[in-house]
Amino acid sequence: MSNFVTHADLRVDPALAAFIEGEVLAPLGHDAGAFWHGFAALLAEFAPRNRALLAHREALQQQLDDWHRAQRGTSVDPAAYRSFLEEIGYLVPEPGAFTIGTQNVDAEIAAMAGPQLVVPVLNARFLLNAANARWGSLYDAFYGTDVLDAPPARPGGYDQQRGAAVIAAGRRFLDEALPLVGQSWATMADEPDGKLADERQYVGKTAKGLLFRNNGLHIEVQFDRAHPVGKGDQAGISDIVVESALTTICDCEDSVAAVDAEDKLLAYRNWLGVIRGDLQESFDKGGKTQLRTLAEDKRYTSPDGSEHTLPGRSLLFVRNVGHLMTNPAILLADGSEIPEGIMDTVITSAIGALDVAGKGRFGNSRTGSIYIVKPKMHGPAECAFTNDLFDAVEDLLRLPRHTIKVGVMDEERRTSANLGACIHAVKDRIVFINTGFLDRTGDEIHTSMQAGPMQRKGAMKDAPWLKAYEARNVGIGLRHGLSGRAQIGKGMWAAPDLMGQMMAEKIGHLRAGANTAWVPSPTAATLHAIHYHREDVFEIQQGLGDVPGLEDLLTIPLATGTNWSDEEIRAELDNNCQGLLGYVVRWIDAGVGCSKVPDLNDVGLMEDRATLRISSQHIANWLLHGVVSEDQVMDALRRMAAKVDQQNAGDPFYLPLMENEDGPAFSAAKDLIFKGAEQPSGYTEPLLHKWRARAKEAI
Ligand SMILES: CC(=O)SCCNC(=O)CCNC(=O)[C@H](O)C(C)(C)COP(=O)(O)OP(=O)(O)OC[C@H]1O[C@@H](n2cnc3c(N)ncnc32)[C@H](O)[C@@H]1OP(=O)(O)O
Ligand SMILES: O=CC(=O)O
Ligand SMILES: [Mg+2]
Repeated sequence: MSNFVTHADLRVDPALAAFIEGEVLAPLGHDAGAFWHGFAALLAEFAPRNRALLAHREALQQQLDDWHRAQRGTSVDPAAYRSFLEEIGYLVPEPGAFTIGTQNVDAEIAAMAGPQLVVPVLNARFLLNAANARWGSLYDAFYGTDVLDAPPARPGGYDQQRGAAVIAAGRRFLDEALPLVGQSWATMADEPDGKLADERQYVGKTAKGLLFRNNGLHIEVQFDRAHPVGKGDQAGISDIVVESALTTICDCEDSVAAVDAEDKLLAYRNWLGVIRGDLQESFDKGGKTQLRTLAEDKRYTSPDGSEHTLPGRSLLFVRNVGHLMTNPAILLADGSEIPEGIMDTVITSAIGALDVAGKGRFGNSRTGSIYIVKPKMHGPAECAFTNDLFDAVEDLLRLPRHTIKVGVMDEERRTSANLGACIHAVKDRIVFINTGFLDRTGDEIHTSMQAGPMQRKGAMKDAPWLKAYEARNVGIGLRHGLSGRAQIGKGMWAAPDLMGQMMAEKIGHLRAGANTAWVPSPTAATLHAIHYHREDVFEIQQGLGDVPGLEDLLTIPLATGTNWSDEEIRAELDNNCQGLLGYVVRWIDAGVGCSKVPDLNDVGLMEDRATLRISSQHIANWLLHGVVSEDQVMDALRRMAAKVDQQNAGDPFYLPLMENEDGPAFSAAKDLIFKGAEQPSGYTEPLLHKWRARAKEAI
């Protein structure tokens, strides 16, 4: 404790304090003393409120647990269940008719439809790549993934055969998005000469080719007969570059491992780097050192000869953590840790204020807004707390009211069930609702943990609650006027290598009325952008029908029987343990918060804290209800540990799980399962943080 510095009555990690004062407050021209006093006063008001909200969560969960225990052996009566939820205040009355009033929202959010990329903020190399993912090469995305119905690229240099398939697919895309009159892009021998079916699609000339727009998204067709691809192309097309990640979420939450001041400082420093515009990272790739910086804007000359630019970078959000965790980077007067969500809001907003003040090299928001994603809120009172907190932070930073916008993750059951009231609580600053179905599935299991054994994980995809949740989110968003003002977003494609499948399925998000949906990588953003050329989401939104009621949403996904075969139970358990261990070992030992973990069929799946919440809660639920025994779980963990060790054999820094059963990683995995039923809302953070802190101490 002696190495903290004291400001007002807060004890602050010295490196964090120096960062805030020197790199954030000084360029803003803010007085450090006033800031710390204001911050301390804000905490005096909001930390107790935060704690009370968490206590309320626990009280409701206790009532739910008791109710379900009392009902055991009978099937849940929907009417009685709903009355009970109303009685305990889990369900609150929906507000009357209202429309959100958010102002000063950038077009990428309010008026455009396109992919949303998420990136772990701690990884500067990825973060820069993500910010630059506004534009992506369609040729690269086609060449390197499984989207084409053609043999994969042969290793060892450019594969002409694969290249031909890529070029053909590129032409098909152009014919679809930018049809020509009486001609195909495939038969064109040179640049098109004004024969677009809709000539308004032509935007102008860039340094490398021609710029078009379809459904609000740009497409640059590059021509270069000296380029290795262009020289073999009959029209000299060297690439098709598409506008891809309109927005990117720089994630301080599900995809990072940040447990102390050192980690948080890196997160804030990286966020500052992209806001200030000077973040850079050099790394070795393919034996060559590369320096990555933020991309410049794209210049073009319009047909009337005037010069213009388009943003070269994605519009950035920052995802703060939720209300649950505390962090030792700053201690309150009583020695307790600061609520991490409050710390994130204050510091990421202060950094965002540099953008509002025009201090960044490029600028993020052109409308003077700071975009914060707030995850894991349970119900309207927690949203109202966020709204009040954002007001207080605006006052602290002397920002105009509602400068700080909020994206609400609809990823907890109490938020889905009271979504209209949640939106109402933040109605003048809301810029998105998004179905974070992964956390939402974890919360579905935890909320009804005591009700009985849950169906298998795979079956959840077709569960009535999930379908109602997705449809209600869009319907309620539209009802309150989000279309044209804010995003209605859908969840993550968690299979980064299955791009062919993504192309077949993720168009469903647009057809359901979402004007954005999450992708795990820039390549996925480029491919998913194609969907927005195929469908006009704003038109789809006009034609959507009624909003489903609460009945299906509140249907608990209990197994209809537990007479699964031994093989089925083993497969379920193995699958959960494999994903859990593969993720946890990297979180705890290496501090990596988002990993591609091979499943039992060696398909790499994106695992993060939300997917971990599902697998740990699912095993905990089956344990609680005797579907599996502790011995079976331990057996599965040991067998899967051997597999995970094998999968990581090529990593020289990897500590094998099998030789370290008492080590922090294996211990965390066991705790997540065996203590899973008692974790707050089934969250994984408390145990992950505890064991990561131990692992860091041991380094
Ligand atoms: C439930 C939720 O909350 S979902 C939201 C949280 N999830 C995320 O944020 C997912 C983010 N995605 C990722 O972290 C990664 O894509 C992973 C972990 C899934 C896979 O990572 P890897 O195995 O390293 O990917 P892979 O080897 O296929 O590709 C790496 C390349 O893609 C780039 N890349 C991959 N994902 C991203 C990303 N999200 N943003 C920017 N670049 C990315 C990397 O920069 C790298 O390129 P480079 O060598 O030129 O720097
Ligand atoms: O944060 C996203 C989710 O699915 O959880
Ligand atoms: Mg989540």
